[in-house]
Amino acid sequence: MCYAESGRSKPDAGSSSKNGMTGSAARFVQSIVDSMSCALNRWIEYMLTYHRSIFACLVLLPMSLVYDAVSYVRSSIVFKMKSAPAHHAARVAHVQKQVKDWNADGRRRPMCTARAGWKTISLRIGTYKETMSNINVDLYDVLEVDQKARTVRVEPLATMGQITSLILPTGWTLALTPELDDLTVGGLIAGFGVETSSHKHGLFQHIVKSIELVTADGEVVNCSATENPELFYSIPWSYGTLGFIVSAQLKLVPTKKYAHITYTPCHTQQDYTKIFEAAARNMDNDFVECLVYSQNEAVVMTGVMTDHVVQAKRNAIGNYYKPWFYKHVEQFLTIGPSNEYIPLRDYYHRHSRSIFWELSDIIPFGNEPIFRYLFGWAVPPKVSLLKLTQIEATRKLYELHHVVQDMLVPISSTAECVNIFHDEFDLYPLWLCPMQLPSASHAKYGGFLKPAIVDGKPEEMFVDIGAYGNPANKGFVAAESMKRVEAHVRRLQGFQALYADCYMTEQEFEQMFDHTTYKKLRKQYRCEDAFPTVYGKINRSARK
Ligand SMILES: Cc1cc2nc3c(=O)[nH]c(=O)nc-3n(C[C@H](O)[C@H](O)[C@H](O)COP(=O)(O)OP(=O)(O)OC[C@H]3O[C@@H](n4cnc5c(N)ncnc54)[C@H](O)[C@@H]3O)c2cc1C
Ligand SMILES: NC(=O)C1=CN([C@@H]2O[C@H](COP(=O)(O)OP(=O)(O)OC[C@H]3O[C@@H](n4cnc5c(N)ncnc54)[C@H](OP(=O)(O)O)[C@@H]3O)[C@@H](O)[C@H]2O)C=CC1
Ligand SMILES: CC(C)=CCC[C@@H](C)[C@H]1CC[C@H]2C3=C(CC[C@]12C)[C@@]1(C)CC[C@H](O)C[C@@H]1CC3
Repeated sequence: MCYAESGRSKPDAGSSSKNGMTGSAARFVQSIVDSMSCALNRWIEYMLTYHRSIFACLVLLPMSLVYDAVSYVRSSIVFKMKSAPAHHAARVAHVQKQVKDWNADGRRRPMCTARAGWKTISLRIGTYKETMSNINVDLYDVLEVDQKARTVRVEPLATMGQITSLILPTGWTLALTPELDDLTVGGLIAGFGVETSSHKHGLFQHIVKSIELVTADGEVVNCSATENPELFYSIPWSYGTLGFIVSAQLKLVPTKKYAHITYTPCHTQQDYTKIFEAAARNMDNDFVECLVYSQNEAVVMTGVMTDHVVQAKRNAIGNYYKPWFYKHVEQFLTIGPSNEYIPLRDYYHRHSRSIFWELSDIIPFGNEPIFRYLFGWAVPPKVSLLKLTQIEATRKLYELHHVVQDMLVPISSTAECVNIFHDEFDLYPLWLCPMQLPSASHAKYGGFLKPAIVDGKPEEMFVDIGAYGNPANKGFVAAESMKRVEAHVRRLQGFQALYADCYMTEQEFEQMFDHTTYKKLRKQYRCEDAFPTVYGKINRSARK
C-alpha cells in the first residue's frame, strides 16, 4: 500500500534529512522511494491476485516444505525420546497460571487460545483474537501410546499428520483420521472431525475416551463418559467456550498395510444415493465415501483394511507423481467399476496433496503430468501459509464467489440435500461422507447434536455433504444463498460445520444446536464472562 492510500503522512520533506542532504534533494529522493515502493506494492498485489500460482510455487511450496520438515524432525525426536510426558505437567501448569492470573486481574476480557488465526484450518480468521485475552496453549506433542488400553494420549496442538506419521509404525492408527495433515486434536474435538470411517466410529469426538480441561477458574478437570459426563459430551462443538483442552485420550485400532478400495461408478442420482446409503449401513466396510461429479454422476467408494495385496492392483496414490485423487476417481465414470490396494497412509491423506480440489484454483496446472513429475513432491502449500499470505482482494473473492461448507444431514436426505446444493451452488465435486451420530448419551447428558427422528424413528446415520469451490450458479449471492441452505439444513434436522461461514442468527443457531446442557455448564464452570458463546465466536461477523 502506498502513502497516498495508506493515509500515513509523508515525512516532512522540507526538513533536511539526517545525513545533511538539502530539503529539495531529500524531497526528490523521498519521491523516488515512494514511487518505487508504491509500484512494488501494486506489483505484489497484482501477482498475489492474478498469478497466485507463481507465488505459491516459488515461495509457499518451499516454505511449507521447510516447516513440515522441521516439525516432523522435532516431533519424531521428542516422540522417540519420550520426553513429552515429562514436560506435559509443566505445560498444563503454565496454562493454569495464565488463567489464574487472568482471574486475579479481574476477569476483565473473555479468553481464547493464543493460536494465530491464520494457522487454523478454516477459511476465516477470528477477529475476537484481537480483543480477547490470549492464553498460550502451546501443547503440541504425542504423549504416549497405551497398546493395552488401545489409546494414545495427545496434546491439543498435535496434528493429524504428526500423529499418523508417529503411530502408524507402531502398528496402530486412530480409529478416525480426518483428512488434512494440519488439523489439530484440539480443533477437531472442540469443533468437529469426520472421515470415511465415521459410519462405524462416528465423529472425531466419538473416538475421544477422555479429555483433560483447564476451566475458567484455572482448575484441571478430567472428563469422560463416566467422569463429569455432561462436560465430556458438551465439549465437542463448544469451540473453546467451556475451557482449554490440554490433553485427550484417543481410541486406536490395529492398523493394516492397505486399504482395499472398490470403485462403483453411478450414472443416476437414485443409483448413487441408494448404493451409498447401503454401503454406509454395512459395518463390514472400514471406509465409505462418495464423490459427486454432477447431479447424476458419482463414484461410490468402499474399502476394507487388509494386509493382503494383489501386486497388480497395488496403487501407491501418495507417490508425488500420481494424479490428484479426485481426478483419479473421476476416470472410473468412464472406465467402469474397479478396485485397488492403496497403502494405508496414502489412503488417509489421499485428498491432502490437492487439498480436496481446492488446489486447482491456486495452482491450476498442478495436476498436469509434467508438473507432477517435476514438482509433485512439493505440493501442497500449507493451508495456513495460503491463509497467511492471501491479500484482501483474494479474501474478498473467496468470500463472495467461493463456497467452503460441510452440512451434516440424515442420510435419507442425501438426494434432497444434493439437489439443494445443486440449485443454490451448482458446484462439483461434492464430498459425501457418512457418519454415525450416536444419540444414547444425549437424553442423559445432553450435547449440541440433537438426535434426529425420521419417519417417526430415531436416525443415527448422517452424511456430511462437503461443497468446496466456485459456484457455477449465476444467481449465487453468498449471504442469501447460504441463509437458504442453512434453513433447509435446519428443516432436515441437520448441522452446519462450525469452521465454515455461518450466516444464521443466534436464534436460528440455537434451533440447529441443542444449547440446554451447554448453558447449564457455562454457569456451573463460570464461563459466562470467561469465554464468548459458540455463536459469539463462529458467526459471520466474528470472523474476517
Ligand atoms: C516456513 C514456515 C511455515 C509455517 N507453517 C506453519 C503452519 O503450517 N502451521 C503453524 O501452526 N505454524 C506455521 N508456521 C509458524 C510457526 O509455527 C511459528 O512461527 C513458530 O513455530 C513460532 O511459534 P508460535 O509461537 O508462532 O506458535 P505455534 O507455532 O502455534 O506454536 C508454539 C510453539 O510450539 C511449537 N510448535 C507448534 N506446533 C508444533 C508441532 N506440531 N510440532 C512441534 N513444535 C510445534 C512452535 O515451534 C512454538 O515453539 C510456519 C512458519 C514458517 C517459517
Ligand atoms: N476432515 C475434517 O473433519 C475437517 C475438519 N475441519 C474443521 O477445522 C476446524 C479447524 O481445525 P483446527 O485448525 O485444528 O482448529 P482451530 O484451531 O480452528 O480450533 C477450532 C476451535 O476450537 C478451539 N480450540 C482449539 N484448540 C483448543 C483447545 N486446546 N482448548 C479449547 N479450545 C480449543 C479454538 O478456539 P480459539 O478460537 O480460542 O483458538 C477454535 O475456536 C475443526 O474444528 C474442524 O471443524 C476442517 C477441515 C477438515
Ligand atoms: C473434510 C472437511 C470436513 C472439510 C474440508 C474443508 C477444507 C476443504 C477447507 C478448510 C479450510 C479451507 C481453506 C482453503 C481451502 C479449503 C479448506 C482447506 C484455502 C486454502 C483456500 C484459498 C485461500 O486463499 C486460503 C484458504 C485457507 C482455508
